[in-house]
Amino acid sequence: MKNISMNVLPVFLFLVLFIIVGGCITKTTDNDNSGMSGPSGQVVSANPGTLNVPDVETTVSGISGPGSEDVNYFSDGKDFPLTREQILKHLRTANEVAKEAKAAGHHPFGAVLVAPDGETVLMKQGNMGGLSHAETELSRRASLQYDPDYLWNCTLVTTFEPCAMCSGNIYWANIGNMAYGAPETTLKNLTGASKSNPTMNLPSRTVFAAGQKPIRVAGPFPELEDELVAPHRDFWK
Ligand SMILES: Nc1ccnc(=O)[nH]1
Repeated sequence: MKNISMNVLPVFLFLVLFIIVGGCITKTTDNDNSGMSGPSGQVVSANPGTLNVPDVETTVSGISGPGSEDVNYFSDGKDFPLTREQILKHLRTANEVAKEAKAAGHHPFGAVLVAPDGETVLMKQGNMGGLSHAETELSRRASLQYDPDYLWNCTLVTTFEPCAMCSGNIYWANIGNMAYGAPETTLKNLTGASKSNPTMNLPSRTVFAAGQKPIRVAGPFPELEDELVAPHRDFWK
């Protein structure tokens, strides 16, 4: 009898240990899971540092997104209110505004607001400072002067792709169409990490796609890139 209990005891102790350790591991895993859940039990991002923006191609209805290889992307096809020729003409006007801004001691950026007829230039605006980008100033002025429903049928035409701040202002001003000449990536190559203009890399289409209305975008227009880049060549040194 004594021999049997001596043989069974280690097995019994091992089983008890096994159950206790197993219970602890299960509990730790439960805690991890509850840490991943929001208050209502929704699973929250496991990596809060990741920017979670929707895929442009699948979220902007009726407008297919550009591939990085498709540098001559023109979103309109049928819907954009301006023809390619009209956009090129207004881009050249915007570039004249950019040169005037430069002559006045500001950054060489320019933008114009085009009426729904595709021809009439309602406003012109050059850059006025580090936070006073041409497109932000134009959007703010336009929203003070025009009805949002009217602005939805207008087009903001700008020399360089608007940054995230400017895209946000265009969105909140309810300007429904935007055309740009050169991409933000080209600007980033020109400015580098310039203190007065540390260019971002966040496509305006991506900013718009995170919103709730389908702002139409046309650009870039590589045939104008040299003209648009010219005022910048000697500027960001
Ligand atoms: N697209 C722009 C970039 C920086 N500044 C501006 O005024 N515009």
